[in-house]
Amino acid sequence: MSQVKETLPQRGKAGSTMMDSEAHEKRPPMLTSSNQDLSPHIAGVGDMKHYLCGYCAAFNNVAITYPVQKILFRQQLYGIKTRDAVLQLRKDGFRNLYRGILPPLMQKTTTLALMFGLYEDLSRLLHKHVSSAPEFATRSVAALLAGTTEAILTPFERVQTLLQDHKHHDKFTNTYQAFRALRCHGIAEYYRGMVPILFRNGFGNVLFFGLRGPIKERLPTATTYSAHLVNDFICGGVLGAMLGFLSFPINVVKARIQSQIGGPFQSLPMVFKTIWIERDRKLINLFRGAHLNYHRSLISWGIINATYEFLLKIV
Ligand SMILES: NC(=O)c1ccc[n+]([C@@H]2O[C@H](COP(=O)([O-])OP(=O)(O)OC[C@H]3O[C@@H](n4cnc5c(N)ncnc54)[C@H](O)[C@@H]3O)[C@@H](O)[C@H]2O)c1
Repeated sequence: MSQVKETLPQRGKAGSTMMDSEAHEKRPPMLTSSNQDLSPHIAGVGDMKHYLCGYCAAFNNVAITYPVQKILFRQQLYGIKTRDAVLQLRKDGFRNLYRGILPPLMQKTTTLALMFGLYEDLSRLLHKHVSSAPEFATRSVAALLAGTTEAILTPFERVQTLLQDHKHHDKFTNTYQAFRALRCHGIAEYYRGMVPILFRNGFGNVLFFGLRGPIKERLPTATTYSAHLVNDFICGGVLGAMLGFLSFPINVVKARIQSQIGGPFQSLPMVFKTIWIERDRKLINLFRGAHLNYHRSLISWGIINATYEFLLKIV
């Protein structure tokens, strides 16, 4: 069977800009008032394809990696070993394995659509209206604002935490009941744990979009779709693993804050101090599950980045 060689039009090295998605090169340049062609990646605010590609990339990721995420959640919350977390889930039974997947499917698809789409739109708007500022600065602010906007969907992550915690298995059996159970505590209860999420999202976005381009430039030049897919998986996976590890303590605190229903709202430093003392002031106890999170984030963000970049090329 003849091997049809799928080759992309020859492209230069990926651009040195922070967001070096090859799809930008396809965009027509936009003339500004000074009639200077702006680089192709800042044309057309409101291009919905970045939102759509981010949405599909997230759906693909959650559907594949949810069971792994649940194991590491139990480790974060109870400070137990992977083996014990797996035994806990086996005891819960297979029908409970995907319990709690609806909130992350609804949340991650929306947050990643916002993350990629808003990053694109805000970068263009900021570059257009603050043209004197260096592109690095406008893109970092765009990444930060996109991450902050994602935090609007904290209630979904909050409810997912409650559904994943076997301590609440007897209180509600599905997402709808979990949302209803919080209603009597007021709207603020749905946003319990928002502060660590704001820090995590902003920090993660700035580094992810800031380092994607430089990392991809150091990989072998891709000339086929499959080579681009591999490079994009490696690029996203390396960043996902690194950022997942760095933000792990924030998620440990977030899980503890969000596993509580009602009662006083404790500050991030106060909850961290409580956990630190409980875990004998040992980093190894604080990072219980970090190795699994490292691998899950590597796979998750490899899938997300490769799916996103691939879809951008065909949409
Ligand atoms: N971690 C990174 O590599 C990275 C990269 C770019 C941006 N960010 C920013 O951080 C935010 C969180 O990123 P993240 O989701 O990788 O962080 P994360 O791995 O810390 O997960 C955050 C929460 O999302 C849910 N979740 C994540 N993956 C899941 C899965 N496969 N199945 C079910 N639930 C899942 C869980 O509730 C988890 O506690 C992003 O929305 C973005 O704003 C992070």
